[in-house]
Amino acid sequence: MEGVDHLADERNKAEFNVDDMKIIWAGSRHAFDVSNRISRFVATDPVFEKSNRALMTRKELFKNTLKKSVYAWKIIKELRLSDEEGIKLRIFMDQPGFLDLHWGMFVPAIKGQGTEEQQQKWLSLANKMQIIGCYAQTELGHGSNVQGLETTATFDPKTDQFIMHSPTQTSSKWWPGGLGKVSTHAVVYARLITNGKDHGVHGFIVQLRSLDDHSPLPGITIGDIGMKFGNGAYNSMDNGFLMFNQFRIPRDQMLMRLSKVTREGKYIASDVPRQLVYGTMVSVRQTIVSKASDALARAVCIATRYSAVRRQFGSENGGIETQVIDYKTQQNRLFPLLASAYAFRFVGEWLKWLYTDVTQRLEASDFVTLPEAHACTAGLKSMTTSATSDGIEECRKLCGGHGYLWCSGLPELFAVYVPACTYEGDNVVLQLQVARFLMKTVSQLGSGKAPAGTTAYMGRAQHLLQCRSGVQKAEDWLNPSMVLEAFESRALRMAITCAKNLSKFENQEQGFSELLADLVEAAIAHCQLIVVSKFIAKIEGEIEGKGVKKQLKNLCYIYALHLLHKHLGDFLSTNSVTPEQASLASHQLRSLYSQVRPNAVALVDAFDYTDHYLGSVLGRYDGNVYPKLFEEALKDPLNDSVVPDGYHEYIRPLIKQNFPSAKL
Ligand SMILES: CCCCCCCC/C=C\CCCC(=O)SCCNC(=O)CCNC(=O)[C@H](O)C(C)(C)COP(=O)(O)OP(=O)(O)OC[C@H]1O[C@@H](n2cnc3c(N)ncnc32)[C@H](O)[C@@H]1OP(=O)(O)O
Ligand SMILES: Cc1cc2nc3c(=O)[nH]c(=O)nc-3n(C[C@H](O)[C@H](O)[C@H](O)COP(=O)(O)OP(=O)(O)OC[C@H]3O[C@@H](n4cnc5c(N)ncnc54)[C@H](O)[C@@H]3O)c2cc1C
Repeated sequence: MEGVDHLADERNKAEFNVDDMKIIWAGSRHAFDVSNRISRFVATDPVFEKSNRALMTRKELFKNTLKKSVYAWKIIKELRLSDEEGIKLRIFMDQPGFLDLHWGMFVPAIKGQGTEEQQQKWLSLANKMQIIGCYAQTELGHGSNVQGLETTATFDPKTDQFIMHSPTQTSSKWWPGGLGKVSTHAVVYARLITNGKDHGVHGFIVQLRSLDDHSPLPGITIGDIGMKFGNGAYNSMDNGFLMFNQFRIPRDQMLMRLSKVTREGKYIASDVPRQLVYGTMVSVRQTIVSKASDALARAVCIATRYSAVRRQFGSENGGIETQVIDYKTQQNRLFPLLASAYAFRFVGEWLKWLYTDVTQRLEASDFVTLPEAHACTAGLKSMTTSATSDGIEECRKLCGGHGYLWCSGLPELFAVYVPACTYEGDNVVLQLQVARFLMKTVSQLGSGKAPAGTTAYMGRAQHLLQCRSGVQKAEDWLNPSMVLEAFESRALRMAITCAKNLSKFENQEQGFSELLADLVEAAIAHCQLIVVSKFIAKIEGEIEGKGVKKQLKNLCYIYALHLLHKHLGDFLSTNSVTPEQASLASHQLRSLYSQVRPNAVALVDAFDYTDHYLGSVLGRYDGNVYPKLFEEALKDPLNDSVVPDGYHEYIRPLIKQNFPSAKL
């Protein structure tokens, strides 16, 4: 029934103030106001309609993305939206496109690696979108191994230019978003060569296309790499390839904040760490963590509302059937994902703080926290995107058969989201960076250098290696220090076991290669500890709103205890908990699920997503699922006619067995 809230009973059960939780989720009242206003603006503007995109051809989808992107930019300019509002507009537009890479990577790369002069020149053009840029690092042959890139930028002192060249097929740039059809410029990563010497990978601003007719400049071959996973989905983006044939750019287009090439061709490295050339990736990895909470929250919102609407079995004497959300199995799969969405939100907030802090320190030439910032952004990007991709797929299954329908919103969400496990660093490769950082930290224990930040717990190694968990009853698992100690001792013991096993090898690199799988496990344990500890810090801080803190506490312990359950092998093999304590944790989890159950729908309402953004018949705010599923089905082009195209050609001859005679 139109206009009826089918989830009203669920909403009435809530034991907390949803409006207060909305502020906590958004981060502040101001952030909530911006999100709320912009999401509703996008939802009501017909240009941002997106329900039809799965049926578009690639060309139509691409053109539709151009239309939306340019319209979004027009709105940003005409309404003089702030940066924050502009970012929200792009998020709620919900269609990957060139704007993401222009604002998300091209502009930050110039800001981070360009001199002030270069910033003045290029950012004034980029900020007005008089040039459109992308981030061209990955090549056909190398993505993870950035030091293995093959594109060269050779300095020619005669002309004061760099010659950009792709010496092999594998050196073709391959994947950059926005490159294929739109970008006029790129920050290109290439090996810098001066006087015959290779100085490794550096960034260069390169014009790719004419600003008059958009044709590729002579010496440049460029195009789109082709269809990707799923219908619609990430195919709105023109990921591209690019080859240079002795293409020349002026010397001042090398990004020279970190190192320089003089007019004479002398290479001058500054005294800052060379890894700052990877700075744009660190900044984007940080934003990807917050985006993980957003994507997971969308899937969980759909699965939770639908689980409350959907009924199966359990009817007695023809009475009403059981809501599937009341099955403990459904709760055991769904509520940890709900808790994870909140957990990633809070760790994302903390990571933003860490990133801002390291950026300020770098500006003051303090590089001490750079390794920790790299390890945290890499590890948390990896952990949260893997969990989110798996979580979206789990939400699809939680919605049964209807979850597989395009109009559930879940297939497209998965298809758009899953490459996050690969882009901005393959998730395994990134965890190995964390593992290196942990092994270094362990090797320095006892050297007088106390571990700090997220590895501070390693400074209590003596205690954490010997302690036995004090949990004696199920309620002890609601004690933050007992939960933290279990996670700390597990993470530390796994790291120390890896370090001990490494020390058995004469050659450390060979040992590292042999132990890769264990090292990744240790890195994940460390990252999970970070997320748990930041969630605990959140619930121990000041939280306003009726009943809000209680709900967050429940979610925090669900998050921690479900991880304990999932990785029980780690906890038991490191003696961080006993089998009896593990079973008390399962008992406590069941009790927490019962407490979350009446609040579940309200907890997803707190995400404040519009039906437009969710894009899901199953996740509709009003829960009016069945009539809308019919409406969607009837919109399918196959239903335009009752008798389908092809009937006379194929079906009728088959039924009548009236084929033209076959020839062999
Ligand atoms: C709302 C706006 C949002 C915008 C978001 C837009 C999203 C758009 C969607 C998609 C865009 C996708 C874009 C891309 O994918 S761009 C390409 C990304 N590519 C990668 O991520 C490559 C991954 N590889 C690497 O990062 C590195 O090569 C490496 C795996 C880290 C290894 O590097 P390298 O071989 O040089 O390093 P070593 O292992 O030898 O380590 C040397 C030391 O350096 C330290 N290190 C490495 N990286 C960093 C860093 N980034 N910062 C600081 N330090 C770093 C490393 O730990 C070693 O330290 P040590 O002390 O041990 O010597
Ligand atoms: C949708 C999308 C958008 C992208 N956008 C951009 C962009 O805008 N700009 C850009 O420059 N790039 C972009 N990329 C490229 C992306 O950054 C790379 O694909 C990514 O960094 C992974 O590198 P790769 O493809 O070389 O994977 P590979 O490194 O070839 O990985 C293949 C397998 O090998 C494993 N592996 C690799 N190295 C190791 C190791 N040392 N130890 C153990 N296992 C290892 C990996 O775990 C993985 O299982 C994009 C990619 C995608 C999918």
